[in-house]
Amino acid sequence: MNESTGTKLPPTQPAPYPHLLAPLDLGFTTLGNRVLMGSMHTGLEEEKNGFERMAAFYAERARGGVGLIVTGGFSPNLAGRVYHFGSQLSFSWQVRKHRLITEAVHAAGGRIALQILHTGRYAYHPLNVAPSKLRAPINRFTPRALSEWGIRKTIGDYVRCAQLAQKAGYDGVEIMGSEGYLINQFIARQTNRRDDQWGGSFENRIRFAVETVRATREKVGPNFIIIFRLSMLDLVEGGSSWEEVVQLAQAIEAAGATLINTGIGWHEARIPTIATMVPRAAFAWVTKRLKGAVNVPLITTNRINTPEVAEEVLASGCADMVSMARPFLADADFVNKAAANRGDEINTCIACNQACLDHIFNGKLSSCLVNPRACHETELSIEKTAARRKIAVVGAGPAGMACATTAAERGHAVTLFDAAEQIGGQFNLARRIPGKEDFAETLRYFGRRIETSGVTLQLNQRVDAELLKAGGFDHVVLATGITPRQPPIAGIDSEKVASYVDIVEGRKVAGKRVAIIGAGGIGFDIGEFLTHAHDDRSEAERFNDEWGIDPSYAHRGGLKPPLDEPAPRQVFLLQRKSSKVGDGLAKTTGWIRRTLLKKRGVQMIGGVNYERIDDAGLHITVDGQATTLAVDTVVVCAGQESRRELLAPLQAAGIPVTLIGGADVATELDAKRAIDQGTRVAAAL
Ligand SMILES: Cc1cc2nc3c(=O)[nH]c(=O)nc-3n(C[C@H](O)[C@H](O)[C@H](O)COP(=O)(O)O)c2cc1C
Ligand code: SF4
Repeated sequence: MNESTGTKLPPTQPAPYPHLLAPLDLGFTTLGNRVLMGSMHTGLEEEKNGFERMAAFYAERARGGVGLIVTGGFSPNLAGRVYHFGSQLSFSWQVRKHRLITEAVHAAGGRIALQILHTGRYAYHPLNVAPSKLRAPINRFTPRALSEWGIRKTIGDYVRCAQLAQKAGYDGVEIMGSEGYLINQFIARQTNRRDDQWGGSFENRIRFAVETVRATREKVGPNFIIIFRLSMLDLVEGGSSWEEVVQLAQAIEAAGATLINTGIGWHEARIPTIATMVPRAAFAWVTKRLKGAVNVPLITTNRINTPEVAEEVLASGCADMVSMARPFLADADFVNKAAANRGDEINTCIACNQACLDHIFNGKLSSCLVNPRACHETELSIEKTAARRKIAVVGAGPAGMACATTAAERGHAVTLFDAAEQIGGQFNLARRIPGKEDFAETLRYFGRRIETSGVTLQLNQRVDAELLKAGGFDHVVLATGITPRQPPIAGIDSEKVASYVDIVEGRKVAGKRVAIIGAGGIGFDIGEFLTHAHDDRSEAERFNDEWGIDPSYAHRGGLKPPLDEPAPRQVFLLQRKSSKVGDGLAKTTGWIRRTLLKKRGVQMIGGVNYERIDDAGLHITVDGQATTLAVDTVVVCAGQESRRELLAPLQAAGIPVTLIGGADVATELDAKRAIDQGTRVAAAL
C-alpha cells in the first residue's frame, strides 16, 4: 500500500538471481556483480585494426553488465608468445593501443583486467623456454631450460607487463598460473626437474608463482586488482596433491592476490574440461574444496552457462564469483537479460567449440556458432531497414530461424514456414544425442526470439510456389534443409536398414549388433546414442567415473583409473576413407569423441567397401579381404542432399529467391555456417 495515496501497489517481483547479482567488495573497490567474463584469446589481438575491434567487442560485453572482464592472454615477453607472432605487452609504445580498450570499456560502465600469460613449453616456436628441457607431448618444439638469470628476468617481464597494463588504464591483471603454462610448469615436479632454489621441494617449485605475484603487487600498489588463476585440478600424472593446492593458494594470498580464479586441467590432459559432454558446472566442487582455506574471494569456472546454474553455484557456497567465458561470445547481454528477468532471451553457449576454440586452433578468428556477430561487432551490424519488405523464409531450422528473426528485427514483415510441428530442423535431432542436451537451449532461444521479433510463424505448413506467389512476398529465402543420402548398396531397402533420423526419432529401434555406415559427425553422434547406458548415477558422477576424475583427490592431479563400462550393444563404425576413422572431426573435440567410443568398445574400421546387406548382415571388403558383419541393424549416416524442389518453380514465377543453409550446401550438416549465412543474408535484405 502506498501510504501517501492509499492506492494499492503492484506486487513486487523478487529480485532475480540475488547471489549472482550481488556486488563484490574487494576492499579498495567494489564490483557490480559476481560475474567475471573469463579470459579468451580470440585472434582479434593479431588482426588488422584488432585493438579497435577488441574495444568494440569488450565494450559491448561491459554494456551488457559483466562485473569484471578479463582479456585474452598477453605474453610478458617474446619467448612466452603462443606463436612467433602473437599478443605481447612489454613496451611503452603498446600502451596507447590498449587505451582504446580500457577507455571503451570504462565509457560503457565496465571494468577490465589484462591477462598475463607466458606459455612456457607450450609455445609453438623454437624460442620457447621452461623450467627444464622437457618437451610437451602436444608440442614439437623442445624448450630451453631457463637460467637463474632468465628466471629473474622473466619475473621482471611479468611485473613490467602489469605496470604497462596499469598505465594503459586496466583495472587489474590476471596472472595465468594454470592450464599447464609456464607457472604451472614450475609448480609440477614432472615438468620441473631443477635442483636450484626454483625446483626440488614444493616450496621451491612455487617460488616462481609466489615471487611473480609478490613483485607485481609491490610495483602496482594496493589499489589494483591481481587475480591469480590457480590450477586446482591438474588432471595429469604427477600433478599437484590437494595439500599442495591449498599451500599454494595460501602463499599466493599472502603474496598479495586480490582474487583467486580456478584453473582446470592442463592442455595436455586427455580429459574433456569444457566440451559439450562435460556436465554444467562439473568442476564447481573443486573450487568449493578451497573455500575456507583462504580469505580472498574465489572464482569458479567451466561450463557455467545459464544464470540459474551460476546462481546455484554461488548459493550453494562453491565460490564467491563465477567466471563465464564462452557464454559471452554467445550473448553479450547475458547479465542485463538475467537482471531484467529475461533469462529466457539469453542466447546460451552450447559448448560446441565449433566457432571459438576450433577457429583458434585452425588459425582463424574466433566467433560463435549461435552468435555470428561475436568478434565481428564492427563489421556485421544489424541496421533497421529503410525499405520494409514482405519476406517468406521457408524452413525453420538454424539457417531459417537466424534469417527470419534478423530480418524481422531489421523491420521487414517476415513469415517463417515449416512443414514440421516444431521449429529447429536438425537441431531437434542433435539435442537428443547424449551429451548434446544443451542444443535444446538454442531452440528455446530462437523460439523466444521469433516471438519478440514479431516473425509470423506458420508450422505444419508445407508451401509451394503457388502459395508463396499468392502471399505477395517480395523475396523468398529457401532454408528447406537436407534429406539423408541413400548410398547405392545392394539390399539398402532391407528392413534392417535405418536412417539416422529413424534411429534418433525412435521410429526404428536398433538391435544388439549395429553397423554404422559413415564416420562423420553424425556417425559419431549415432555411436554415442547407441552406446550410452542409462543408470541411476548423476550426470556428474557418470562423467567423473567415465573419464577418471577423482573428487576425493586420493591421487595426485585428481586422476583415478577410469571405469570401463559395458555398452548396451556392440557397434561397428565404418568409413570408406582409409585414413584414421573420425579424422575429419573437429580438432578440439574429435579426440574426445574417438576416445569415448573406444572406451565403449566401438570397433572403428576405415577403408571399407560396402558390398551388400542381407539376412546374414553387412558384407564388406577391407584391404581386399571380404568379411561379413553379422549385425541386426545398419544405420546409414552417409551424408545428405540439399532439398531445393521449390527453387525452379519460384524462379519461373519471377520471385526473387535466396538459398541458405543445407538447401544451399549440404556436404555435412553445418549449423555454424547455417546460422552465419542466415544472419548475413538477412542483414543485407
Ligand atoms: C576461444 C577461447 C580462447 C581462450 N583463451 C584463453 C586465454 O587466453 N587464457 C585463459 O586463461 N583461458 C582461455 N580460455 C579458457 C577460458 O578462459 C575458460 O576457462 C574456458 O572457456 C571454460 O569456461 P567457459 O565454459 O565459461 O567457456 C579460452 C577459451 C576459449 C573458448
Ligand atoms: S561456438 Fe559453441 S562453444 Fe563457442 S561460444 Fe559459441 S556456442 Fe559456445
